[in-house]
Amino acid sequence: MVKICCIGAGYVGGPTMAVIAFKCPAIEVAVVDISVARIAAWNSDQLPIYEPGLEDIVTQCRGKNLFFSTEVEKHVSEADIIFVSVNTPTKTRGLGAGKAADLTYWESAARMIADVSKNDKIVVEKSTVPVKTAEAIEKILTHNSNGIKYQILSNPEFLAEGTAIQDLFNPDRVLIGGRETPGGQKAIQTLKEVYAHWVPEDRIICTNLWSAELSKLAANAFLAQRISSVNAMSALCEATGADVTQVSHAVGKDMRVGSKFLNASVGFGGSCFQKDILSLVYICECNGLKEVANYWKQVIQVNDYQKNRFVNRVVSSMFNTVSGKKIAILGFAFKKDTGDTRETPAIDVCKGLLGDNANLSIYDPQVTEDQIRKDLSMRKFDWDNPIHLQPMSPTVMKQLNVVWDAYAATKDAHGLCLLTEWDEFKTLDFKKIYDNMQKPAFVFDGRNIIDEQKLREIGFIVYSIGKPLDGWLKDMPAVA
Ligand SMILES: NC(=O)c1ccc[n+]([C@@H]2O[C@H](COP(=O)([O-])OP(=O)(O)OC[C@H]3O[C@@H](n4cnc5c(N)ncnc54)[C@H](O)[C@@H]3O)[C@@H](O)[C@H]2O)c1
Ligand SMILES: O=c1ccn([C@@H]2O[C@H](COP(=O)(O)OP(=O)(O)O[C@H]3O[C@H](CO)[C@@H](O)[C@H](O)[C@H]3O)[C@@H](O)[C@H]2O)c(=O)[nH]1
Repeated sequence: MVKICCIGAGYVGGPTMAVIAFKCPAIEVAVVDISVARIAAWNSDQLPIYEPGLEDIVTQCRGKNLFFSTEVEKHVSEADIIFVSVNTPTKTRGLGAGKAADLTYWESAARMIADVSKNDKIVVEKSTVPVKTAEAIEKILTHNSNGIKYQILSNPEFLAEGTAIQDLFNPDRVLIGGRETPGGQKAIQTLKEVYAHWVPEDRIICTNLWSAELSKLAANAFLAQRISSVNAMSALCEATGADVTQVSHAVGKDMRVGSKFLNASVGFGGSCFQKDILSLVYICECNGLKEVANYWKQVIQVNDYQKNRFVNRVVSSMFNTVSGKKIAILGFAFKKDTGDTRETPAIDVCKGLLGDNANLSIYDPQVTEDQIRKDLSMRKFDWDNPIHLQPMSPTVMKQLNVVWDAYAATKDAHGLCLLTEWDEFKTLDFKKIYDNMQKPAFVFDGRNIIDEQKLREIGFIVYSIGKPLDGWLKDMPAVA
């Protein structure tokens, strides 16, 4: 029986390995992690991450050919194929701080593999890493090898959260990069056979190592660039009376552009886009490609601009101050169908409003109060370290109230910000909400999910990203 071990039981390691176990009953899969709490959760009825369809697969395979364990060394030493899916955060100090990927966790995993291995191994980079990382990993492994042979493969993951299981079941492509040597090609073939259990052969792309590593960073940069492009247009729409939804529909109808990923928003979030573009920028700079680095940097700058612009709209519409006013925040996760809050735009918006002394009442169907408090007190980039290294959540933050219902959040509020596109927000009883709010009552839709005309008829003053401005907002100081 082929044995697979995955180091890192996070958003990638957990779902990816669950799907491999589900699709390949003859393969034994062990997912290991240094976080005792995370492994305990994977072994319980309350999985550590919320992902539609995941629980079903895990319960079908767990204890049969899928195991979650903290016995990292044991499972690594027994495995034929080792996936490494640990955090690769942005460096917070030293050379490249604020941009470069921090490979501390990757390096410690590689050293541990070298220490405990007793037979030849295929080591697969599942984490997103800078191009050329495989070379460094190879050096660590071979310098400590005791005669054991390692083949390093790059097999980046393209799943998106909220649709992870769907994406893993039916991927646009699986990418495998390896050395162009007989040993490298054989390793590629071995991994290809795993995926071939359910992925059609023409969707499995095999490349050299560096192309695979770079393709992951490039794919995220291209996707994020589309969002920043449409968000940049949203500001111009507000200034001119154009409607960003109509513009992106018209642009996306061109088959060469395509309609996906053109939804204007309060800004993109998530653990990957910003981190991976910063890493790409750093790699370009290290290679002396200043113009290329500056091009990609703009994608992040426009995203920051979009989040700031949203906060400014809220404050300026409400008579230039939100001090002491209750503002309801509906949605805190970085997108719907996930409880993940890493780099969510809600953090920037909430911090901006708290900075102007607002009282926030927050509701998200999947995010806990503890997580929200932690997020609003954490330093930039601290979130992307293993959980046990993250700061505890502070018990007091007086301006903050986390509730378990949209109606409670909006009761007596002066304004309401929609920050995640949860389906349940589309069917709220806005008449009831309006009746229970202070007047004038404001809605700021950061996801363009509400029918602004209907809300205006109820009596709300409405701001929707990139849509023609309400008469009220037009008279307020220009902020865009
Ligand atoms: N989240 C996504 O949607 C996504 C998608 C594609 C790629 N990626 C990439 O995959 C990697 C992992 O991302 P994630 O979201 O799963 O992160 P995560 O924080 O959810 O999971 C990483 C896990 O690795 C564990 N870990 C760290 N060092 C370890 C060690 N030495 N031994 C054992 N366990 C260790 C941590 O405790 C943590 O549980 C990152 O490089 C990320 O960029 C993420
Ligand atoms: O038209 C759009 C599409 C997305 N978003 C926002 O962009 C962010 C990222 O969304 P999405 O890409 O769907 O989720 P992620 O889970 O971050 O997935 C991205 O990042 C992963 C990690 O690298 C990759 O594997 C995926 O392919 C890539 O889509 C979220 O805040 C979305 O709300 C928009 O604002 N407008």
